[in-house]
Amino acid sequence: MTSWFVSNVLSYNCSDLIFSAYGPRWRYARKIFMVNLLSARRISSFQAARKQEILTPWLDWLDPQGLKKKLSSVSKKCDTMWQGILDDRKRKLEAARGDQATDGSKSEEQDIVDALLTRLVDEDDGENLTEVEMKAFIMNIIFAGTDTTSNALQAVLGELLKNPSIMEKAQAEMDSVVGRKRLVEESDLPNLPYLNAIVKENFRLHPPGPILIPHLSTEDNKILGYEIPAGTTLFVNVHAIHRDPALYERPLDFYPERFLGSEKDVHGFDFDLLPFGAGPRMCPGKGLALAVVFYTVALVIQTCDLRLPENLKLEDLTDLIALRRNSLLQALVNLGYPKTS
Ligand code: HEM
Repeated sequence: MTSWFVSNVLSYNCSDLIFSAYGPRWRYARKIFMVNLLSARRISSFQAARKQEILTPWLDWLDPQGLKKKLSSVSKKCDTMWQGILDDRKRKLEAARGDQATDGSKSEEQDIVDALLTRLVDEDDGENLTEVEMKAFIMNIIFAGTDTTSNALQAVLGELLKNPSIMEKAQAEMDSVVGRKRLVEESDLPNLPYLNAIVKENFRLHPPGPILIPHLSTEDNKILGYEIPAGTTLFVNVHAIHRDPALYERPLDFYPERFLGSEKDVHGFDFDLLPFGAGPRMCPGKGLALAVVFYTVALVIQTCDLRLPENLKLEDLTDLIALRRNSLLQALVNLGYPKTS
């Protein structure tokens, strides 16, 4: 990926995964993300928690708005926070190891930070992870994983508010598959095709990473007659692909039905639906993100009736993606669904 001032500050000089250049160290970091931190088994082990919580280089030296200064100061505050998390977990991990040694008790299920620390301490595959890299990874997970997921949720809730008939259809599906006597479980999700179609349609119309993350070409290439020299920064305009009328009928409509009975999915094999990118730099948090988005939307559909407050009109809900301090989505929520008796 491309290295700029902002990326250097936010990634401990590219010691992370997002901004590190393709090469052996990136491969090592990627393996840790995929195998140790975000494997299907580990994502599944967070189920209980989910349920409970529901710039131009030659102008680089200029800083007319004082943004670099602010960024450096924020970065120092973040570093103190990440260091605090690591130190706290190290202490807890050592205490748990002590207990295990004395009474043979097994430690509890690990979260991602525990997994990072265990990896540093337990595994010996000839490579190790420095504390700076661990902090960079924690920062990646928080920065890459929170805004994206919350934007996806904000957008889908907005669409459900704007389209009451879609909400009703989704609630009818929920009623017939899960019923009203228990809460929906993650294991129900494969049996809810309309919910799946809603989530896919939301990722199509509102991809949280509309131009992915900037890529750097590693060799000379020619695409559609254009020469792309090695070292070019490339953006993939997924937002435009997803709204291309040559690929999707009525591309600006929120129309989940288009995905019913379709094999098309968000896993990086269908190049007209790429909310998580594709190829070796594809989002390693896809599994976790999908689990959180699906389950949250499922719970909302099952337990809430949504409507707009009096002071908001449907037209106010056009811009759902941009995160602006004063444009938070407001909705009136009528809890009490499902009726459990
Ligand atoms: C709805 C939620 C999410 C969306 C839409 C999303 C989307 C993306 C996209 C589009 C990319 C760039 C892919 C490319 O340029 O080819 C990416 C990269 C990345 N994402 Fe996500 N992401 C989400 C959630 C998460 C979560 C939950 C995590 C971590 C827990 C995460 C961690 C990362 C990391 C570390 C990278 C950089 C990978 C690399 O450069 O090798 N993302 N994500």
